[in-house]
Amino acid sequence: MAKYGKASRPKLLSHTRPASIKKTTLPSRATRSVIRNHHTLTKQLKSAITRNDSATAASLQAEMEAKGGLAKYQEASIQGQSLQRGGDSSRVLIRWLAELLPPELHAGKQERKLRLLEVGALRTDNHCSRSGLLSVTRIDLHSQHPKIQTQDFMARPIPPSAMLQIEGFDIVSLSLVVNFVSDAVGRGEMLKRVSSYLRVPPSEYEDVADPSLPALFLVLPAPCVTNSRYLNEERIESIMQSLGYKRIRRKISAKLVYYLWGFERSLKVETSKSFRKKELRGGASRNNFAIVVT
Ligand SMILES: C[S@@+](CC[C@H](N)C(=O)[O-])C[C@H]1O[C@@H](n2cnc3c(N)ncnc32)[C@H](O)[C@@H]1O
Repeated sequence: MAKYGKASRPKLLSHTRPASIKKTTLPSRATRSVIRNHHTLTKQLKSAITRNDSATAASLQAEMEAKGGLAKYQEASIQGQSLQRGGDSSRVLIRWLAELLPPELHAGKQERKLRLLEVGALRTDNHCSRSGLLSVTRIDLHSQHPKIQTQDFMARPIPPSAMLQIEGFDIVSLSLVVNFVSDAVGRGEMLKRVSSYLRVPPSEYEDVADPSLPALFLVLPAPCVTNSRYLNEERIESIMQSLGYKRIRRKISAKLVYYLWGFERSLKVETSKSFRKKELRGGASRNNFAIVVT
């Protein structure tokens, strides 16, 4: 049974980064405000586009640009990853891999490194990049580094299944990316897409095969699960199960919830079950974060 930690009091979605900080370029309250503002404007923009309200869409776009757009948002997110603010989330992934993998793999004696696709990569010096265990492919909607490819994960070519033994990733990381997607259906689509890139066993090192791989490393702001009207632990577990995943690890901090979901093709429900937006908890203090799978 997973430990649910001490985050018993509902937290606002905006309060999602470790707070302790001494001296950085922007105070953590300011970085949170940039992140929160960007999410709100993205959501409003999406809604204006959906209802064909081009005047509002143009004005929202102008407002976003004036506020520094995605680049400013990413800068704030990078600062949120600083050591003083708790470090980057891939530290948790590396710790889990050290616990889970057979010694042959994490002692660096493996034939090849494990392949990680980091979606929403902001840095090339984070924990997963520094680990000798992983070979990291990094993508982001807006790259700020030559080693990060500018690419929309939702438009990344899907390798033919015959190639997944060679080209498949052992791990896909979606750290604070699913909550970046402004609509619930889009979030479901993103989760559905992940398994198209995951390695198909048997692998090159099947002699030291690990049952926890291939896997999805998923990080969300904790309130998305602890204080949402439409999502709770049971719901996310059901969604992930229907997509073929079982939970290997879970950790919750005051701000973030981390998961490692192991993927088993045989568990995937072929005609994937749908999960609509359904109120699971009432109360005025809830947020509206939802994941819809159609
Ligand atoms: C809050 S940042 C998260 C950064 C980092 N992974 C972390 O854990 O702090 C979200 C990033 O996800 C990227 N992103 C969102 N949707 C994406 C997509 N469909 N494809 C690639 N990157 C995406 C955004 O461009 C943004 O830089």
